[in-house]
Amino acid sequence: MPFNVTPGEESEAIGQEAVNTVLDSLDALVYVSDMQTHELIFLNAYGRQHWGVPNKRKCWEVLQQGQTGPCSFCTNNRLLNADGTAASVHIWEFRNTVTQRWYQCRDQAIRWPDGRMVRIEIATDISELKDAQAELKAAKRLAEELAHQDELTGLCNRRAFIAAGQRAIDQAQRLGHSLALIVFDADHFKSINDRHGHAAGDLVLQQLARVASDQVRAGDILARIGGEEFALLLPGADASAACQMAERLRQAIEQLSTEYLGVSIGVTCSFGVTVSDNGRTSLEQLMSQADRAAYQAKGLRRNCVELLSPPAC
Ligand SMILES: Nc1nc2c(ncn2[C@@H]2O[C@H](COP(=O)(O)OP(=O)(O)OP(=O)(O)O)[C@@H](O)[C@H]2O)c(=O)[nH]1
Repeated sequence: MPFNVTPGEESEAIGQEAVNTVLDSLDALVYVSDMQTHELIFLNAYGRQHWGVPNKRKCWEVLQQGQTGPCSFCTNNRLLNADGTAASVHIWEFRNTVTQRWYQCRDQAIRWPDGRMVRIEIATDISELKDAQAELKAAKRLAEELAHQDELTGLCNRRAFIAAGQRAIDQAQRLGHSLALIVFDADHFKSINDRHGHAAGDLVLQQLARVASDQVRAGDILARIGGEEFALLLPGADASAACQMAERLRQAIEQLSTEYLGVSIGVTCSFGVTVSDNGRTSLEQLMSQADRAAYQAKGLRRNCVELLSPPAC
């Protein structure tokens, strides 16, 4: 023991060293800054390793990038009560502008040994957790999309069509608007598969979906509701507008030629159209009536449009 150090002072020095050892061995940022001047008065080894030595600089100069003054997100005002006493701990998440990593920060106002109020922050790197959360969110979004999307064509699937159709019917009913449904079914599709193979059939269905998508307006609901069966719901359309749309689709599909292994494959569709003048017909009734109309079109000559009014309700 040096002559000029009393036993009390020696144990205090050892205590300080022990505290520093603990703080420097933490796998977390610990810093203390003056709440008035923002001077960074303590930074543990983790902090020095990632942000450098404070050298009497302010917290915003050391710990953030591009700051010319205190940070807009500084938490100091949350840490003190109106009477200047320490409020409760504030926990928040932040992506640091220097390391670009995410931290969970635990901020608290404490009284420093010299009497001034300081902020102590303990921040742990939660970047992996954030990445995992983002991946989970993306996977959930994809799963939700896939649950509503037809895998082959990217159109809405039957489930999504029914949900969207029900919403459209509710709205038409509320507003007393008309609403039309077109159901169309590829003609002699089995023979396309038989002649050219299932993969060629898949390609034809994809092209057919693309051509139909090109024709529809925003707000219309196009879906693949079965193997080679599609549906198009037209909110606000009357019988004449729906038949015109069906005819336009029929012609566009008739002109479609799918190239597969050097062979051009043509396809046509039979169209069934039905309309609810006031939105009071149920989706089920509309679908069954449009199916019936499409069936009639098949029975006639295929590659044509048939209109059937729904039963009066
Ligand atoms: N390639 C392919 N074929 C499919 C798919 N879904 C259904 N099909 C085929 O579509 C064909 C439908 O046959 P049918 O119901 O007899 O109807 P069609 O041959 O189109 O005859 P019509 O409807 O009477 O004009 C079947 O051969 C199914 O295997 C699919 O996702 N891909």
